Amino acid sequence: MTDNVVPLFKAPPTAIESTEETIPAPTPEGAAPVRVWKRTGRAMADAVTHERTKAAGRFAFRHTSYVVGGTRIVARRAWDGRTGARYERMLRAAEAAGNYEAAGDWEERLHRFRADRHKRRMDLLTAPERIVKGAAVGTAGGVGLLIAIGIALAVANEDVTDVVTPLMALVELIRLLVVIVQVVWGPLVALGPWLALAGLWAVGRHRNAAPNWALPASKRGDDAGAPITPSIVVTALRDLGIAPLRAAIKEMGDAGAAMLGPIRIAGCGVEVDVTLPSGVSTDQVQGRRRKLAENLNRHEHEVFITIPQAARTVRLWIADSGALDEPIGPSPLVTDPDLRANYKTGRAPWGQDLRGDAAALSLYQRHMLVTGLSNQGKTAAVRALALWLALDPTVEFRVADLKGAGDWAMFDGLATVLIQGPTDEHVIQATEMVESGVSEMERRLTAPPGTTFPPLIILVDEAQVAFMCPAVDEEKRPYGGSKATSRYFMAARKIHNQGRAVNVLLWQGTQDPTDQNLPKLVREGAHTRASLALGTDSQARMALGDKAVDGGAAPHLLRPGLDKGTLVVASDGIEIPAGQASITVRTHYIDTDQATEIADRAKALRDGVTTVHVIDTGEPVDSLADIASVIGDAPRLLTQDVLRRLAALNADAYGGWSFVDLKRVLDGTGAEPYKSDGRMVVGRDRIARALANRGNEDSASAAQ
Ligand SMILES: Nc1ncnc2c1ncn2[C@@H]1O[C@H](COP(=O)(O)OP(=O)(O)OP(=O)(O)O)[C@@H](O)[C@H]1O
Repeated sequence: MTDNVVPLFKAPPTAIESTEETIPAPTPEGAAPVRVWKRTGRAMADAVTHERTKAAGRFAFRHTSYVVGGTRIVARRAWDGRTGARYERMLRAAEAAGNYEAAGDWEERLHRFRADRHKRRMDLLTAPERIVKGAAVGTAGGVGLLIAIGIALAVANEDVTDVVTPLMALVELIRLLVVIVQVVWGPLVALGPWLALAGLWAVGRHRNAAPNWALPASKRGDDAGAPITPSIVVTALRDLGIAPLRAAIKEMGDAGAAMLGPIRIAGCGVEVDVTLPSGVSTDQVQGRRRKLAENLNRHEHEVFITIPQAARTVRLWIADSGALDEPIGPSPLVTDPDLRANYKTGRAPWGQDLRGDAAALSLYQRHMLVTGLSNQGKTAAVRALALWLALDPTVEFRVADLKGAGDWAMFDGLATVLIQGPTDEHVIQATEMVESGVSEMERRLTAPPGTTFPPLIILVDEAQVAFMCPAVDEEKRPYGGSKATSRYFMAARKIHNQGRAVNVLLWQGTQDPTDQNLPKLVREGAHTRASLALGTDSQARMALGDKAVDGGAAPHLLRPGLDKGTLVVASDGIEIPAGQASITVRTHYIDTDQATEIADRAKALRDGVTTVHVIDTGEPVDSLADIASVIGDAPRLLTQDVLRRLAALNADAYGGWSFVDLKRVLDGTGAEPYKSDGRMVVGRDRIARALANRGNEDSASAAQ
């Protein structure tokens, strides 16, 4: 092409340009090219981590493990069979468990085994000589016998060659056997190891002798509902993190299950007693409840650890997975309209224990305290008991509900007093209601011996409101608090101290206990103490007492919101398994509508009760006239007798009176108490004079 020709197309690429072309073009996204080794690595990683590869790997590992595990098991069995290892293991286990009686037993067996083995070995020394002798005698005898048979045959057949016929038949048989062995030997030698391997594999497979992760899903031990077996319990205990327990269980080896009693079915779970090795205390195991539960593939609330009577023993109750979340059936109070109660001999059908057995509580002569966090079913639990007892028409109720949301409204027309509301005014009324119980109690205490008293239940729900009430009366005595002058506290204590014997009983429901809203002396005064879910261990101790909590009671481990209506109960009114200090009860839930129906049935059993809604304390009383009337004809009366008779005359007005009140009323009247024979008395004539003087003053003031 000449220079004056203008090319219409772009010149073809030069050699330099063509070399640039060999460099791979950038990817459309502009990402750097991936190296071959990297791509291969990724592909390999993908292949290795692929689910199918993993499954194949697990399969191969599992079956190899079966063979290895099977070999170990067979070797161990053989070793155990030939040596005293088994006896030694059991001996160590018994020693580690502190069971010295069993240890002695195993030692004796071991000794016997060794003596027998020694004898067998001694016998073995003389065995070759005996075998040779035996073989010689046997051979000679056998040949002789065959020749004898041959002679008989020869005589019978009249053929002398028949003498050796049986001998020759034997020789022929031996030759045949040799031929058979020669034929079979080759394949046998080739197949033998494989058959042995298959045998070992079968043993390993049967015992699942492979790591958990390599086992098929159906045989893995990690499914939550797995049944509880001795080996699961022993492994769970071993892995609790208690060093001496771990060491002892390791020492015991396979014989670890010797620590366990039989695993019994108990309601919706199983129960097993564990005798701990020496050096391990029961509270160490109790302190690790969550870990134990997790080791057993359960939730914490599904495992209960209590201390039975036997020394160094813990009792584990392990729920079937999820069983505790199933509701229990309705209350017999709801299902049986003909149910009746008997205060003295009956038991309130409250619910079920964890074993699924009916839990019934005797209310006879027992003060009660039911505690729990808010909204866990406290009112429902106390109300269920009250409703049952209301079916005994001899029982009188005086009820103060210091929440006042209508939970106790159905007791209108059933209780003789019903106070409902949370204000200080309601607390004042509730306090006076409890004090009226004290007066009634004191009246009963002075009654002639042998008098029977109908049960009087003084029931205060949300009693913490009373203890926290800041109101004070006109004498500056506080209604709340826990001082010696606190009116609610002192009245509650008085009933706790003396009410039981005369059937004046105090039932209290309280929320979220603290030392302030539930004073120690009031907590300790109740015979039946029950607690729903609580926040802390120290609250559990307040609710149920140290003894119950030390014995395994753990309301603080119930799940707020989930275990509504489940109570831990410490009482001699309920059947508690021997050695335990408390029992867990899942109560039947009776809702407000059902409660109203039951209350109506209870009302129908009574003649009609007029319920006082407010205790009227404003009614004017003529103290001087009342004192004159209680003195009667006696020239003088001891002040304490005056007080007692006044309380009997009008419990509401004078029930809480002390000597100070009496003195206050008589001061300035000229009839003040005075000493006679060293004791304070009130004189009849002086009182009469004071009354007359008062009459004169009144008429004088009227005349003016
Ligand atoms: N036995 C039970 N089984 C199942 N659920 C229950 C049971 N008892 C109570 N509940 C549920 O708990 C709720 C609260 O019950 P309740 O009013 O008795 O609690 P509480 O502890 O008295 O509450 P608060 O202290 O706040 O007054 C009920 O509405 C009910 O749903």
